[in-house]
Amino acid sequence: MRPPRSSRPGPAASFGARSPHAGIHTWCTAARFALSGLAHAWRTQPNFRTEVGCAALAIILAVLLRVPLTPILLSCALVLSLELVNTAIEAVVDLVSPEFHPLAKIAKDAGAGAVLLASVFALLVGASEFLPRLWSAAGM
Ligand SMILES: Nc1ncnc2c1ncn2[C@@H]1O[C@H](COP(=O)(O)OP(=O)(O)OP(=O)(O)O)[C@@H](O)[C@H]1O
Repeated sequence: MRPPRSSRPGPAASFGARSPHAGIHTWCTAARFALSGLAHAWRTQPNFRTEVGCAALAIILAVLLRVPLTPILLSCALVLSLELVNTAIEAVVDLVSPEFHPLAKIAKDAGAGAVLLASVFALLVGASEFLPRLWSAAGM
């Protein structure tokens, strides 16, 4: 039987809570796990790779056209983060419900819906920032 959650040692316990370097060590370990999650998404999710490419393009264009970076960066961060959350949802659903289940469908579809919604709004943000700049650059 699985032990109660509170009795399981957390990361701080494994690195020795009294060590002065425990905080940094814990942070580095957490960052390594996070990077491994990013690498997994990059390897297995074509949509994530496409979104990273679009984000890079948008950021480069924003710098070249002197468009305010903050809305572009926030939009990119939102889409990429939600894609990662969606990947996590898909993995958990596949783990707990390999067979068809209506609730599994809701979880996966809602995760995909979140990415779609963020992407549409990111496109609107991009259009509202870039189009006026492009029009004025073209002398229109
Ligand atoms: N276990 C399940 N039970 C019910 N419906 C499911 C289940 N698995 C997948 N589906 C349905 O099939 C759709 C596609 O599922 P799939 O696992 O292929 O997701 P995906 O979004 O294509 O992910 P990936 O990008 O990893 O291919 C889901 O959005 C959902 O509607």
